[in-house]
Amino acid sequence: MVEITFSQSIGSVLTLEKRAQLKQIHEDLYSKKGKGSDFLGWLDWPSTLDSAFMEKVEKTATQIRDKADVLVVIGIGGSYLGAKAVLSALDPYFKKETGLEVVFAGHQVSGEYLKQLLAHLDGKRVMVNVISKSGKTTEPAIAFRFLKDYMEKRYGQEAAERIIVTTDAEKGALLTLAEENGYERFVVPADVGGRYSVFTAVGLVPIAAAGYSIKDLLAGAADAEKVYNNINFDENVAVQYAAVRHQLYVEGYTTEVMAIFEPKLSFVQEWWKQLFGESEGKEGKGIFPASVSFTTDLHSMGQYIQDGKRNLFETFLLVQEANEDLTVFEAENDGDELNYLAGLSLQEFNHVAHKGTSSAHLDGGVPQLSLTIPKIDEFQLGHLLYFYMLSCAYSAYMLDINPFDQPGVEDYKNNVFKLLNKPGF
Ligand SMILES: O=P(O)(O)OC[C@H]1O[C@](O)(CO)[C@@H](O)[C@@H]1O
Repeated sequence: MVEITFSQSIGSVLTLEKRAQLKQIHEDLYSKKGKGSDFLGWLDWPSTLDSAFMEKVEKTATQIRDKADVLVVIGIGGSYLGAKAVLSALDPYFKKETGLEVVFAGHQVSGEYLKQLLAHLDGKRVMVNVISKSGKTTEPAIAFRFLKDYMEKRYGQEAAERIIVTTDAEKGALLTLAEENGYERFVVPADVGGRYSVFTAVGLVPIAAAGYSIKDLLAGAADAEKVYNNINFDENVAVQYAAVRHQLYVEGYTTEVMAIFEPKLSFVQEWWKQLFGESEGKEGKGIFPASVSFTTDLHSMGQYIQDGKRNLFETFLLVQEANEDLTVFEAENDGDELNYLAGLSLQEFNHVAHKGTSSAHLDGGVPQLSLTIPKIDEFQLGHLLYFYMLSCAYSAYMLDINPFDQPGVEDYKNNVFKLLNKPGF
């Protein structure tokens, strides 16, 4: 469950007019009549998943763990960030001694990274999951060219049994490669866009392979699906989040800074930035999604947030209970002058830091929201990610924007293709 607070009152945002608009959006969304509604496959996905699909994912995950020390997950954008966000949130900070290592490739084009990654694979048993809905995105395609070559040289014919492809059911160069080579395949549903695909095989295969409970993740998402399909907006936190940020946008607050106090959530921030940035940033409209990690960034970006241009609002993503914690102990010699903190846990310190930061930034003219989740586990993450996806759809519809396309990203691609003399450009 996500709890929300707003520096003003939520009631003041949910005016009669706003409620009428939100009701219309609710109807359009659930009857699939709004803009881009052929991309609403994610909306009831968690509650309608069939058990055969789950069994296939679990079986593949077990095979990966049996056959590999390292899984290389190739993808970019929505074909990368969902799994990365969940794994970063659940993984321990420091490398596990045993168990599958999941590494990512194709999310940038660094020769140095790829070369070092290939070197890192030597001596370890490797499997590859290449993910691309379109099957033709350049960055993952380049990475896969190198990884495919590496796997074939190293494993010969067996390479085909160590490569798993997640792509569209009907089209794309990756599908052709998969068919030609007999790779195991998972489908990215045609009606689910990349940034809404974390609960499909795109996210589930790497997350399950890493040993996390995709059942719990999906149970969290299904819980959110049920809880937020609610026309009573006084109870519906996902709609409230969309309504508040829209209100702030109308008032001129055009940048949302998502602030965390738990660094494990930094890739949830990256996932959220793609979700909201690609969904809303169109037709000269949209809130710019930015992120900071506190208290680290209080010693850098904190200055700007406190005192810079007043077009930003801040959304804290807070975790009530830490999975592990330490308590400051009393030192015999109070040389560091910290004995006044004795008995305080570091999580409690962060809660206090949040309060202090929040009131300082409020004084500095930064409106504030906070979203609190009880703890970080598969269930809560599933719930949170679905919460954001639904909220994002409401938010984009409030701007009268199609949340599910991304026409703007083609421009840079076309320019690069022209510069590289790609045939047809
Ligand atoms: O899964 P694909 O087709 O490789 O796309 C990856 C990402 O690239 C984008 O299309 C942007 O270029 C995103 O919307 C998408 O998540």
